[in-house]
Amino acid sequence: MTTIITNKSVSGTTSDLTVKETVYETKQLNLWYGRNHALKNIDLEIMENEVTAIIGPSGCGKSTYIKTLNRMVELVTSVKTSGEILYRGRNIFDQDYGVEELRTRVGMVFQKPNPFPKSIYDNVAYGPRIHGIKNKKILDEIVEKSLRGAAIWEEVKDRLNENAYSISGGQQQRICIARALAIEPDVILMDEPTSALDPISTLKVEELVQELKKDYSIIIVTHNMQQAARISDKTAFFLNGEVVEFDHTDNIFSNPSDKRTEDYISGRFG
Ligand SMILES: Nc1ncnc2c1ncn2[C@@H]1O[C@H](COP(=O)(O)OP(=O)(O)OP(=O)(O)O)[C@@H](O)[C@H]1O
Repeated sequence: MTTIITNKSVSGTTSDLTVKETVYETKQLNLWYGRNHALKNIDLEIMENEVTAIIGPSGCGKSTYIKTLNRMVELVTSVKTSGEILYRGRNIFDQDYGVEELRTRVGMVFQKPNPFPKSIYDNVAYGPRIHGIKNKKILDEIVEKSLRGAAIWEEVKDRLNENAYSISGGQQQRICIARALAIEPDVILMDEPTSALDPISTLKVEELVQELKKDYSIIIVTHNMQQAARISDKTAFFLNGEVVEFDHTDNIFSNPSDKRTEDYISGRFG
């Protein structure tokens, strides 16, 4: 589906026309870990160039949901799913859907920074090398572009050969974001990317997410409701494996339509 958004000027004439495509459409998705029914009839539509936040109390299925989007959840042997996830119109559960191809389009950043025990340069060049790029000049360009994209180039440009563990946690997380950008993804999944970071690093990553949505679609799991309110365009509130409410973030936080959403965002549980 395509949504056309027109930004009207004060006089009422259309000044800008943005066409947004649907990136992911989840239809009646169910997921079980053995007998634990962890996701129940999830319907969600995620648009490109938006930040979509997934919020909800511990154990409600947030991480499970975003790990279905790149089929990472299948690494757990007891997992069974039903329903559909269309990525750019194709069901990723189809037998002939190439999971490798999906993962080159959909990058992921985890809760704890997880750089490889390699140099900063080799971390970022890792994905492109796997995809067969050997030319040093091209790799240099990709590494610089990705580090700039992750707003960390200036901090590490003179330390590219140092081990990625020699920098701070907040810097490591931005290296992990650069590593995700280096494969030129379409979507970036972020599973509580700032929960292990100090406030200043958190702010940097939040600013970065705002910047990145110009070029990528971002789906971010967060426990931090202020963060969801600050940085996302749309928010999905999960509870006990269900989507209680999915709406523009402003509506979720100022005028939720479901009492359970209101109770959660006002801190009555969770
Ligand atoms: N690998 C797994 N094997 C079995 N059950 C799992 C596994 N991972 C998650 N679960 C279960 O699935 C449900 C949803 O868990 P999930 O981690 O998706 O929730 P969450 O909302 O991300 O929680 P949190 O905010 O605490 O990270 C929980 O009941 C959890 O125990």
